[in-house]
This record gives sequence, structure tokens and C-alpha cells, in this order.
Amino acid sequence: MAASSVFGSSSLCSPMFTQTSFAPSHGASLSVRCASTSSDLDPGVPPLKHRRAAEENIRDEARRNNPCHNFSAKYVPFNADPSSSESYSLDEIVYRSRSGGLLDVQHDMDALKKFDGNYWRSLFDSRVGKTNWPYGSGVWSKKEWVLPEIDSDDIVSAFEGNSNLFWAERFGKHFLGMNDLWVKHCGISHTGSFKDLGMTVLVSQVNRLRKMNRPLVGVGCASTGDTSAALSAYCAAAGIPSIVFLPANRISMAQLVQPIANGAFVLSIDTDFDGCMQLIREVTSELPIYLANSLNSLRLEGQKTAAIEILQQFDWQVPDWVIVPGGNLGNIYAFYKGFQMCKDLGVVDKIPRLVCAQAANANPLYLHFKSGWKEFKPVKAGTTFASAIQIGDPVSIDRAVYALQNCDGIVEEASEEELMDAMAQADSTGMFICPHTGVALSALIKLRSQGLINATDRTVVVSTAHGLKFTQSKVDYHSRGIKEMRCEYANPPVQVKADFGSVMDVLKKYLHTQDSKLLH
Ligand SMILES: Cc1ncc(COP(=O)(O)O)c(C=O)c1O
Ligand SMILES: N[C@@H](CCOP(=O)(O)O)C(=O)O
Repeated sequence: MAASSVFGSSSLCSPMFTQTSFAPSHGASLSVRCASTSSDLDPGVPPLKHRRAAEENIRDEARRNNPCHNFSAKYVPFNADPSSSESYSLDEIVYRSRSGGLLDVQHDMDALKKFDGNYWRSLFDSRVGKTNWPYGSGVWSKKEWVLPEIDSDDIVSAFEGNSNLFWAERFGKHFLGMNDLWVKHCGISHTGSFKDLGMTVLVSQVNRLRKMNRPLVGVGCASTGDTSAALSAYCAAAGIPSIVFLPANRISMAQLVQPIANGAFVLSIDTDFDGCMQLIREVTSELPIYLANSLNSLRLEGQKTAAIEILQQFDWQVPDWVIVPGGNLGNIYAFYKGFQMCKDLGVVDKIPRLVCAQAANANPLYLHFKSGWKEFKPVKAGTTFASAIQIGDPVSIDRAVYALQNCDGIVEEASEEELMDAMAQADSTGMFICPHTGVALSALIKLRSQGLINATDRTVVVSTAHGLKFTQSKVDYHSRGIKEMRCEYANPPVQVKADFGSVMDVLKKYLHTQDSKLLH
């Protein structure tokens, strides 16, 4: 295959391809470089990119450099029988298969496989940390594997993704005797949670559909607070109306104010998340409102890039374990899909074992796992500090079971005390995590003590939201204001009179409890 048939003619060659020459898996060398400068002729020296003209913005620049390719994707019934021919264009408005089952986005793997693992690794690496539209985003830097056919012009992005993978040195050594423990901070993000990764994809596709004059007046979701924040921000950026259904008094103040500030139409409904989810499904089947929950498989295409990013951050080495907190259960499948796609396309040679961690008060997947995957029964989710995963009837249950069964996965649960202690322990080592990440860390603590995860296993805990969204739970914990909880790691402030002597007394007492060396 010639370069021109895959990426268009060299005159259309995109800047990201000017830096590396990539080889397809089937032999003949594929060079997609634009040999336009003298430094271009030396493979060791990346060509100097000239600053774009002042009247041009990064979208205009992308339009000028738009690469052509043969990659495509479509909806198919999730886990369909291979003989099934049911499929839908991504430009159709469809959330369920004919039989009422879930859908999945299926990529043309034969087209992607024309390029080997080395090609994809080099291409993705070449895009990290740049401002090229849209590849500066951690999601869109993998565009060919996400929404290959969308025009870059239609993309709505906040350059999300590329979140830091934090070496949890002190937490690992001090609390777990582990040396290779990492926290993937997906919550250090545009709206403070991993939902940005999926929402950029979904809102971009809506943007495209609206330009195609599809009858979509707005986009709607049910939410425990993070999906709604992401939806409203991306819609506001694109000028698309957003409608959010929130369970009244069950989300944090910081989460509630996000869609309000971003101009969403906010309905606070006197029910739980599962009740809101039921309502939004009914409403979106009646009105021209596009459904943004992860029932919509487009979302997972963005979320799966966090898995690819983890591999990339480890220089394409595969960790042993990845632990993900689970609620509506789209994300655990998204992680599986990202890892599996890397394996199928020769980017890595295996996938990690996944652990899905649930709050014991909202643990339908855990109960299902413990029953040996017998019949699944939804539960009535109880109140939990991990309020964003207070979900009893997860829409992606089939996806989660599939993912866990195919990676020798495990499900663990955490009591309220366990998750709050784990959050406080992590914070005491310099993190500032959300209670859901506390659930994931509790699962890790349990699996370590059971000997399932070894001291030397390279383990990644996925932190799903920023701790600043959940400060009330931390205030309650550190003021020992939680009924029937010891709050063992609480660190309440000390009230002291405003005079030098009182301050000195308090400080000396404190220093005595610390290493006595501090006094000298
Ligand atoms: C902060 C946070 N963590 C974890 C989850 C769980 O993700 P999922 O619903 O995809 O299982 C959610 C949402 O449900 C969330 O908002
Ligand atoms: N935690 C989620 C719950 C809904 O999940 P979704 O992935 O199906 O949108 C939220 O923040 O709303």
C-alpha cells in the first residue's frame, strides 16, 4: 500500500507525520513524511515546524493538514454472535440493538492491522505534549482508534487526557510494602473527573450530527455528578443545549454547581440515580435529546484511551494489575477494551488483570462475582461517601462481566470506614483523592493482605475524580463527625489563642510527638 492511499497525498501530509517515518506491518516501507525542509532529509533531526500565520488558528491549521485514511467504525450489538450482520453507522441515533441489548463501537481492525505495533506506538508518542489540533488531547491523539471518520473541525475538545501517572512511593512503601504502585489521576482534568475522556467524543459526534441537520435539540444525561459536569462543560464549549437529571441531595455541592455554572438545564429529581437513569431513557426516546450516559457506547471510545495512555506512560510495558472503581460499569469495560485493542494491534503482547472496586453499600457487581457469575440481581443502592458510584442497577453490567471474565479479573468491595480510611491514608502521603479512589485503594489493601497482589507487582489504581469535588466528606472525616466511624487517620485542626505563648506551647507539644531530632 502506498502512503498516498492511506493518508492522502504528501501535499496534504499532517505535521505530526512529518516527524517520524512509520512502517506498515506488511513489508514495504511506508513513509508519510513531507520532505519539505533540508532537516527533513536527516532522519535523526525532526523538521522545524514553522509558526502558523497570525490569521490562522489551530483548527484552520488542522483543516489544511487533514490526513486521509481508510479507517472506519460502526455500532454492532455488544458481544454479538459472529454470524450477526446487524450494524449501524455512527451517524445514526441508536443506543440499543434490535434485541434490546447493548451496542459496541467496532473498528475496522483489518484496516488498523495494516500498521504494526511499532507504527502505532511511534505515532501516538509523537503527538504527546503538543498543541496540534486535535492531537494535543490525550483522547484525540488516538483518533484513528476512537472516531476515525470525524472531521477534526467537528471535534469539541479541552485537550483532555494526558493525566499524570503518579508513583505512589510513600503510600505504597508505608502502607503496603509495595515499590511499584501508581495512581492514574484521571480526575486531574478539565471538569475534575475521567468523564471528560468520553464526553469529548460524544459531544463531538453530536456536533457533527447537528451540522448534518440531524434532529437533535440538546443532549441529556442522568448523573451522580461527574457525567453532568462533563456534559455541560463540553456542550457549553460547543454552544449545544444540555439537560441534566440529578438525584436531589445525593451529589456534592461542587458537582451540583458545575452544570449550573455551565448553563445546563438542571433538573433536581426526588429519586436516586437509578430512578434518574430510567427517566432519561424514557425522555430521550420521546424527545430530540441525545443520550449522553455510558449506555451510549460512544462514551467508552474516549474512556478507553486512559488504558492506552497508561501503557504509553510505562513505555509500552504492561502493568500486572489495574484497579478501577465501578458504578454504572462503563469504565471497567472501557479499560478492558483499551488494553485489548493494544494487544490485538500488536502494541503490547498481553493485558493486565483488572479489579473492579465497589462500595459495599452499592455492590451489585461484587455480589454477582461472589455468586460465581450466576444470575445478576440489581440492588437498592444505599448511601455512600462514594456518592458517584451509588448505583444499584448498572447499565453496563454485561460489559463489565465480559471484561472481567476475559482478563481473569476480580471484584472487591469496601465498607464506608475502609474507603474513608484509605482516602485519608492516601491524602496523608500527599495525594488529595476522592472517596471513589478510596474504594479502589481499599480493594488494593485487601488484595495485598490476601496475598493476591504481591509486593513487587506493578499496580495502577485509577483515580476517577478530583478530591476537591468531595471536600465535605473529608471535613466530616477529619472532624470525627461521622456516626459509628473511628476516623482513625483524622487530623483535626487545633484551636489556639492568638498569643505567642499559647502558640509555642501547642507547637512544642506537637514537636515532642514527632521525631525528637526536630527539637535540635
Ligand atoms: C468519580 C467516579 N468514579 C467512578 C465512577 C464509576 O464509573 P462507571 O460508572 O463507569 O463504573 C463514577 C461514575 O459512575 C464516578 O463519577
Ligand atoms: N458516576 C456517573 C454515573 C453515570 O455514569 P455514566 O458513565 O453512565 O454516565 C456520573 O457521574 O453521573
